[in-house]
Amino acid sequence: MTLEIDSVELEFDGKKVLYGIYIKSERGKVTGILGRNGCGKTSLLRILFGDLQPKYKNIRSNGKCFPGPMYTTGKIGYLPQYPLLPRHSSLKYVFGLFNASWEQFTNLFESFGEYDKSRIKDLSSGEIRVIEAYLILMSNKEIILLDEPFSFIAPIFVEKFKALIHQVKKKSIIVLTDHFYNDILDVSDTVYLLKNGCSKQIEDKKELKSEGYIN
Ligand SMILES: Nc1ncnc2c1ncn2[C@@H]1O[C@H](COP(=O)(O)OP(=O)(O)OP(=O)(O)O)[C@@H](O)[C@H]1O
Repeated sequence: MTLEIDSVELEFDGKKVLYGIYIKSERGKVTGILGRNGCGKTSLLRILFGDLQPKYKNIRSNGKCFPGPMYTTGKIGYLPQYPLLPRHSSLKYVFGLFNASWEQFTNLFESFGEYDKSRIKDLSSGEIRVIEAYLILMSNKEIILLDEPFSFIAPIFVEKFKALIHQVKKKSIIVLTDHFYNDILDVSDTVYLLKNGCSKQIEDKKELKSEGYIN
């Protein structure tokens, strides 16, 4: 299964944000997106998800054009940057909502076992982020988009997520972005850098340097 996007034209208030984009993602390979603040990473994920409509875009799934919003298919999961879960709901309730196993989760993230009877509002923002990222990643969707899954998360949990991503990529297309570029390079099979409205496939850290993304 493949997912491709090109011919994107996105502008806000007359300012062109994205216009030279080609991204190809496929099952079995994680696609990482890097870029400076404001270069359009979130916008690109939202265009793929379908809740941001640019002037033009061409999205193809398995080579076939997909003009409508992808989220209407129910086959795509999206971890946004903003909080996703209702604060007053119990953890058990949200796990039920996502059809996820609380036992499986606490087997992997043992320290969460004490939150057996807690509500979302009882957790720290980082702990909530762990739960949100887990629920989207394990949602069994054909396509999974993750916007900054590693931010706000302790290194020990980041390593667990990287192992999970490695498993999930066997059955889902995964596209993710983060400012933790070492983690993105580590977990991704294909990396694109967004710069000046365009995407460029990146082979290694050296190229990130020559593109001025890192020092
Ligand atoms: N709803 C909006 N209205 C106006 N401008 C917007 C809107 N959403 C995004 N932008 C602008 O579009 C550009 C790209 O924003 P986007 O959030 O996609 O960047 P990003 O690469 O995800 O940034 P960051 O790494 O800081 O999260 C920015 O200049 C931003 O100010």
